[in-house]
This record gives sequence, structure tokens and C-alpha cells, in this order.
Amino acid sequence: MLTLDCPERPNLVHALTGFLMRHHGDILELKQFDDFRAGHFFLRVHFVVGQAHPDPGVDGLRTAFAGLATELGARFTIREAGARTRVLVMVSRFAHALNDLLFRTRTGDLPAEIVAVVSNHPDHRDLVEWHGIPYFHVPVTAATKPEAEARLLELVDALDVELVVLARYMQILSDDLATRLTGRAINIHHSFLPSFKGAQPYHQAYERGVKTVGATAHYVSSDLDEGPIISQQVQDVDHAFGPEELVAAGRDTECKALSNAVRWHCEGRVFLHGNRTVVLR
Ligand SMILES: Nc1nc2c(c(=O)[nH]1)N[C@@H](CN(C=O)c1ccc(C(=O)N[C@@H](CCC(=O)O)C(=O)O)cc1)CN2
Repeated sequence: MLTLDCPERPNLVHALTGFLMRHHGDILELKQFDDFRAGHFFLRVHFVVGQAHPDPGVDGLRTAFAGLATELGARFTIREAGARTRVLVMVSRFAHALNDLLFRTRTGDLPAEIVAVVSNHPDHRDLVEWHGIPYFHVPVTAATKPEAEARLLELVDALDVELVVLARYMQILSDDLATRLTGRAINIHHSFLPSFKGAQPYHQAYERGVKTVGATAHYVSSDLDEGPIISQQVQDVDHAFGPEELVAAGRDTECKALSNAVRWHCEGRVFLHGNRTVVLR
């Protein structure tokens, strides 16, 4: 799978498909977006190398493509399409999103492998270890946050983590950590952003008398709940829903928004584009 983004210019698709043709690539799926407002181009292509030809492998293709990428001023990735992304999940007390990710990865619904779960509470050790996944209880207080974040980064490095997923993890990451994880940490916020940022969004929604609640999966940034949005889901509610009922109604919405975002990230479909994303679905 090849993903690419670069400044717009004529004949980009021709240049890219010409490269694949010269390397005996048979295209299975090609998605592109030309942001003419910003003058930027995005492309994702899934291809296979024809059986009758020697397979140059991912490294060989990357080396061969580097010259064209430089000429185009392009950022690109080339990797095995079926490879599972190594994911570390962070959770606090609410476990519905964690449980959904555990199920979806175990059944192959998500192209990801959860290699560790980190929590500031001990509550979910049994659930996680039942899945044969290591559970790290890393308590966090204002005084211990630097040490706790250093421990997280140790685990990210030691386990070759490619993506960190905050599955209702309720601690604010420091600016330094959020910056270091730019583009590789996804959070599920339990509101339809930009409405109801911060803590207790369902209580905020109740006080506002909303008729729809939502969930937003976004990349983590140093600005709380302001990171680039990847996926959103909504759910109708009415006057009879109290805060507790809104919390319960929102669980499935949060799980759907988060699993979509994780799936599209793992499939190389999500491109950062300023404070927005382009999702080639
Ligand atoms: N740097 C970032 N860290 C986190 C983000 C983010 O977007 N950028 N998202 C949050 C998740 N979240 C809402 O989705 C959220 C979690 C916690 C709070 C909060 O105010 N928590 C505590 C304070 C905890 C702390 O200071 O660390 C509180 O309730 O007072 C608000 C929103 C995850 N982290």
C-alpha cells in the first residue's frame, strides 16, 4: 500500500500509476483527493506486484519510489497492506471503548494488535489479561505525571508501538507528550465536538437540553479536545434523558466513532491536513 500527499501539480496520477506500471503493480483500489483550495493532493493506492515478476519487496519499492517522491515534494509511506498496526490502549475507569477494541482486534475486525493496555486505575487488569495482553497500572497525580508519562514512553519504545489510543483515558497529556505523539495518538471525546469540550460533556449536554448527543474521535494535540477530527457519530435523545441516560446512550456511539478512526488510521486512509484530516475511505 502506497500513501502520498504533495503539492498539487498536473499529471500526478499519471506519474504515480506510471511508477506502479514500471514495477509491475496491479492496482486493487485507488483513492485520491485534490484540495484545490489549499493546492495539495492526497492519494492512497492498494496494489499487488504481478505474480510473473520478481517482487522487489516493500524496501525495494520504497527505495525505487524515493526519487519520484523527492521530485514531487511528497510525503509517502509504502507498507504491506495487511500488516497489523501495533497499538497501545490507555483507559481510566470506563471500559466500554477498551472492551470494544479488545473484541474487534481479537476477531480480526480491526487490522491492529493491542500490545499493551495502560491505565491509571487497576480496575481492568482481569479483563485485559484474559485476552493475554499485558496490563500496566500507572497511577497519575499532578506530582507524578512526569514520571507516569516517562513510563508510558518507555513502553511505547520497548513495544514498538505505532499508535496510542486513549479509550476514555481521563488524564490530560502534557504538551510535550502530546507533541511527541502527534499523528499517532487518537482520543475518543464523548461529545460532538466542538460542542462540550472538557470534562463531563454529557452533563453539559443535559443542561443545554440537546436533542442529539455525539462522539468524536480525534488526534490528540496539546490543545485539549482540539486535535484534528477523524470520525464522528451522533445519536438522537430527548427531554426524558437525564445525565445518566445520556452517558448510557453514548457508549455505542463512542465505540463506533473510535473503532472507525482506528480502522481508517491502521489502513493508512487518514492524512493530517493542518488542523483537519483527509480520510480516503
Ligand atoms: N493533551 C491532551 N490530552 C488529552 C486529550 C486531548 O485532547 N489532549 N483528551 C483527553 C480526554 N478528555 C476528553 O475526551 C478529557 C479527559 C480529562 C479531562 C479533565 O479535565 N480531567 C481531569 C483533570 C486531569 C488532569 O489534569 O490530567 C479533571 O476532570 O479535572 C478533560 C477531558 C485525554 N487527554
